[in-house]
Amino acid sequence: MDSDYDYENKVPCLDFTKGFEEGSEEWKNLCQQVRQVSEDYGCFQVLYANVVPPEQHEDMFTKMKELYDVPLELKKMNKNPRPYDGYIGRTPENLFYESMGIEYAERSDQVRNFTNLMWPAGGNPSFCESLDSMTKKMIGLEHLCLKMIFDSYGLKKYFKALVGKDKCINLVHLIRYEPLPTDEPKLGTPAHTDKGIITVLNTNIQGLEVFSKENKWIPVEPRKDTFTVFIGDSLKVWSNGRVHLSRHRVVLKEKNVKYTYVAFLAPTDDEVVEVAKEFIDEDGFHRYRPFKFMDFVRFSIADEHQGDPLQRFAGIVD
Ligand SMILES: O=C(O)CCC(=O)C(=O)O
Ligand SMILES: [Fe+2]
Repeated sequence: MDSDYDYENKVPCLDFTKGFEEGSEEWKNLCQQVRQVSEDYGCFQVLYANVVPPEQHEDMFTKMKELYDVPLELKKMNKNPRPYDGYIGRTPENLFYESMGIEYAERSDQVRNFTNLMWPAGGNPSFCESLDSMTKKMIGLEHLCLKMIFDSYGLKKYFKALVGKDKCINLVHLIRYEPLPTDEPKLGTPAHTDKGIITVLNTNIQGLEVFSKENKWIPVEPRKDTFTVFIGDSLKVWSNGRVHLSRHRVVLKEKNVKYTYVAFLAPTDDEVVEVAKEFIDEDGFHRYRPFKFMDFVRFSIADEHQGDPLQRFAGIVD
């Protein structure tokens, strides 16, 4: 990344394609860069074509089309009591958005169960294989970014403490946006921040925008050699506000179908999200009170449009 990066108009892009060993000079350098963009920006792109080549992204978008071609009755079988994580169909409030979700997505049997539900006559082995491979690579990238952030603060021990078994859940959403009927742009996903720890996604056409510190909406360029990474609210709490949260939204501008696949790493429902003691200064100042993750998610569902649900839910005023 250039040091004179044009922060005002572009989301920063980091290069992960050069081989680097954990602990090497290149690793340490990259850890500092990941920390810098996390603190300054809360959103960045990662060149990752050595792990996920453009053809694999291409294949995933093709597979998503196949998925959304299944009959509506089958899509509705993708049920989940967690808000957002089952099938969401188009509604009068949002005529353009549809999503399906898979939880515990790191498990191949979960991906297979989802595939068998959508294609009850024999499943769809090729879809299953594509989704399973992509999911594992996205989770791998989430873990890599987190390790780098923790390492940059000299707090590697938090990787296991935060991301350990039973503390976190991997969720995958497969989103489809309806093509625009006219030239008039439409909101596909309203402005929000991701509530979990970290998010990794890719999308096939333009529309994703992030809100900059200069109060401008900046487009995220859709690319088949990168992933886009967002820092989540839970990581902001952990760092006592050190990392930045990037509000983002989708504004549809094209008469083409937009597909997005997203991996979210989030605390489990009852996990307590709290500030790490290493980020608390001598005055003992916590910017946020501890809370159960799902209580915050439920609060923010009603409150998101106000702008900063985290501050209103858990913020402590000095
Ligand atoms: O569809 C996109 O490009 C972004 C989706 C998103 O931000 C989300 O699902 O949290
Ligand atoms: Fe998001």
